[in-house]
Parts: sequence; structure tokens; C-alpha cells
Amino acid sequence: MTYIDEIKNLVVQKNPSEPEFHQAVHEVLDTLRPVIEENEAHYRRDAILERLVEPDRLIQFRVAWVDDAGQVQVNTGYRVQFNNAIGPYKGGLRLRENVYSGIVKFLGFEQIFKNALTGLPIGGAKGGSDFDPKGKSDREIMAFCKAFMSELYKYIGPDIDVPAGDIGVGGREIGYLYGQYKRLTHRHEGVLTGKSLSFGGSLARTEATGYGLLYFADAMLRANGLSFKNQRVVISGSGNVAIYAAEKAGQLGATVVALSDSSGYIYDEAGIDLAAVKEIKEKRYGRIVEYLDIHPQAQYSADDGIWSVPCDVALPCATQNELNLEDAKKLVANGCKAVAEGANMPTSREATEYLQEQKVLFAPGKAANAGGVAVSALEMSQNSERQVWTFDKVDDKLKTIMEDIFAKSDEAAKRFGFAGNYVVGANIAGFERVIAAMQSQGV
Ligand SMILES: NC(=O)C1=CN([C@@H]2O[C@H](COP(=O)(O)OP(=O)(O)OC[C@H]3O[C@@H](n4cnc5c(N)ncnc54)[C@H](O)[C@@H]3O)[C@@H](O)[C@H]2O)C=CC1
Ligand SMILES: O=C(O)CCC(=O)C(=O)O
Repeated sequence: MTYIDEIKNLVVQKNPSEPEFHQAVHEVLDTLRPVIEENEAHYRRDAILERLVEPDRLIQFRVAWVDDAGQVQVNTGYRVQFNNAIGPYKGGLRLRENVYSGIVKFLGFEQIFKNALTGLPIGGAKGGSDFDPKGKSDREIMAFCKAFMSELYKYIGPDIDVPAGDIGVGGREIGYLYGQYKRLTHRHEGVLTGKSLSFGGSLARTEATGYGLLYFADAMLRANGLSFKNQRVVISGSGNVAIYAAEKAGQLGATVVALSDSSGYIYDEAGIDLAAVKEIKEKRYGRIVEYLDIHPQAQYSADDGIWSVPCDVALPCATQNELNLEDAKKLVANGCKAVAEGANMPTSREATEYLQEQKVLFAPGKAANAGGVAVSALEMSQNSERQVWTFDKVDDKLKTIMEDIFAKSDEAAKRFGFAGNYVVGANIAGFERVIAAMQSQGV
């Protein structure tokens, strides 16, 4: 059995019933074959892969809070501090009913490579809870966030572990979490990113993941003789990543015709009115179907069929495994030329392989959505120097970082004979940086 196959089996055996974690590890390890085969003897001696797939620690805790009816509710909180070879642990917090250790571990594992690709000093982590924010009052959200931070604060710090947002965690939640951290520790410091501009947030962090996705996708299109000009774009989700991906797509000359949420999708042939979506999602915390109240000419489908909408470029920006083989076949049949992942692992492995076989350009999430965490690292820099940079300064740096990630992924793919396979390129480029740091620091 090869070293890689041994480790794949080990991960399944040691982490039973965690299919998302297995999926993320298997996909990465399989693409690393050429590097691992070249260095197998000393990687085995140093147990490099065994160390890479075993988190430094997984913290799990009870979160008890009181709902509006006076009933005590109990959720489970998690933080996986996966690997800090490159810098302090860094990665978001997800609030969603399906969060459990397998989701947190898959996200934390992906985050190691993503953060390495940014070139900035940040290690990999992720966390969250099975709390479902849908339909909760503002007071309930605050009560939950305070209870969550009352335990998490013991394990984090600006040079230890710096959480941020992910699904269900935006500026409002980061504010409540930060307030509780400050109350408990008596310290005003850069312990979270994605903060409001009024207390240490960075300009352009809100836009960063979506804008960064478009900077990466644009670099990929241009390298292949294409561009966003006059292209039809379909984007899943309508949260932070999707909204700002749509905004930048419009600025690059494309027309976004569809967006979704977990209940269904809207299709607007004239191009989605983003101001309306922002009003519904960022202010009212409403559902995407409400778009029809403002634009009755648009169509709404209460299903997950968004990938049947014809497009030139597809940007999955909602959640893991939301684009499967059947969806990929529909995209190809409709002439889709490129898929770029704004979400983490949104495309199933079979769908990814099918798209690549069909010569659809494919940008993997851990490279293409790294703009959010990259600007989070820039927020940490601003907090450390007690400075606030302009929007343009942060946005320029973001663009440079994303173009650099594309160049690194492209170069690594070519170096190992996989030109144009950005999945292989991104995994190898991220792996090389993490392994170099781990080896320099000994066991
Ligand atoms: N916020 C960030 O900076 C970053 C987020 N990501 C990833 O991007 C994805 C989206 O995150 P955010 O936009 O931050 O979260 P969000 O909570 O702001 O938005 C998530 C959106 O996806 C929709 N959604 C969830 N499940 C769905 C489904 N099965 N089908 C269709 N829509 C669905 C929700 O209704 C919501 O509109 C996640 O995979 C996250 O891990 C990746 C990098 C950074
Ligand atoms: O900004 C951050 O630290 C985390 C972003 C994140 O969770 C992600 O890249 O998936």
C-alpha cells in the first residue's frame, strides 16, 4: 500500500462517521502524489502526513443560553486548532444546524492550505456550533454569542488563535462575540477579524472574499484567453461571499442572472438588482424569495436547481457539496466555460473531475476564496500597528495576493506536469509552504 493510501485509511479509521473530513483529506492527498512520491522516505521518517491530518487540538464545549420564551437551550460549540506552523491559528466560525466535528475538521484542514497560499503568517483553524440562527431574534443571537465566547475566550488571543466569520456569522455576531471577549479579559485587542469599522475592523473585509474570488477567476480566465466582459454568471448563495462576488462580477462587465439561498433561487434575465438583495439579506435577514416583492418580473424556484440556469461562469458560493455530478453535466451541456468556488468544497469530487475532463476551467475554493482570510490577516496587521488603511490600499493588496495565488497554483501545476489543473497546483503550493515550516520547527 502506498504511503498516501495508508494515511487515507488511517483518517477514516481514526475519524469514523466524518465523511466531509475524509473527502477533504482524500482529495488533497490524491493530488499531492507527485510530491509525496518524490520525498516518500523522509516524509515517512518524519511522519509528515500523520502530523498533517491530526489536528493540534479539537475543543468541544457546551453552550447554554436562554431563548425569548425563557427556555434554556443547549448547543455544542467547537474550535479545531489544526496547524500553526506558519502563524497563529486563523479561520472562521460557522453557525448552522448541521455543524459537527466532521464539518469543523474538514474546514480546518482546508484552511491550513488556503492560509499558506496567501503568503501571510497565519495557521489553520475553524469552529462553530450547531446553533441555527434562522428565525432567531437579535436578543437570542446576542445571548448565544455571549455564551459561546464565555468558553471560547480561554483558548484564543491575537497571537494564539484569531476567529472570524463564516456561514451565519457576520458583522453583527462578531460584534457580540468581541464585546463578551472584552468584558471577560479586560482587553481591547485584535482577537477577532471581520470587526465593525467602529472598533478595529478593516475596510474591504466585508467585500474581500467575493472580490478576491473574482480577482482569482479573472486571472484564470485571462490566462486562458477569456474575460468576464459580457459573460452570464450564476452564483449560488446570497450571503457575504455571493453578494460581493456579484458586485465585482458586475464591475468586470458580467451580468449576474441568478442567486439562491437554502430555500430556492431567483432568476432575473435583466441582471440581478444587487441593492435589493443587500436590503433583503444584510438589513432584513430575509429570504431570497422576497426579491419578487421588489422585482415581480423575476422568477423564483423553490428548489436547488440553480445550476440548470445557462451561464458562461458558475460561482458556487453557498456551502459544501452543493454542486454534484448531475449539476456539472447541466453546466457543461449549457456551455459553461469556468467554475470558481467561493464556498469551501462546494463541488463534489466527481463533479470536479467531470468538469476538468470536459475542459471547463476550474478554480478550487482553497485558492479562489482565500481573499477573505487574506484581508483578515491585513486586519490583524492594522490592529497591531494601531492604524487604519484606506479601502484602496487594502483592495490593491487583496488583488495582488489573489493574482499571486493564481500564479503560484499555475506554476506548481506546470512544474509537476499538470498544466491547467489548478486543484493540483493549489494543493501542492500550499502543502510545500506548510511542510517547509513544520520541518524547520522540528518535532
Ligand atoms: N465569509 C467569508 O469570508 C468566507 C466564506 N467562505 C465560504 O463561503 C460560503 C458562504 O459563506 P458566507 O457567504 O460567509 O455565509 P453567509 O451565511 O453570509 O451566506 C451563506 C448563504 O448560502 C445560502 N445557503 C446555505 N446553504 C445553501 C444551500 N444548500 N443551497 C443554496 N444556498 C444555501 C444561505 O442561505 C446564505 O445565503 C461558505 O462555504 C463559507 O465557508 C469561504 C471563505 C471566506
Ligand atoms: O477571515 C477569516 O479568518 C476566516 C475566513 C474563513 O473562514 C475561510 O476562509 O473559510
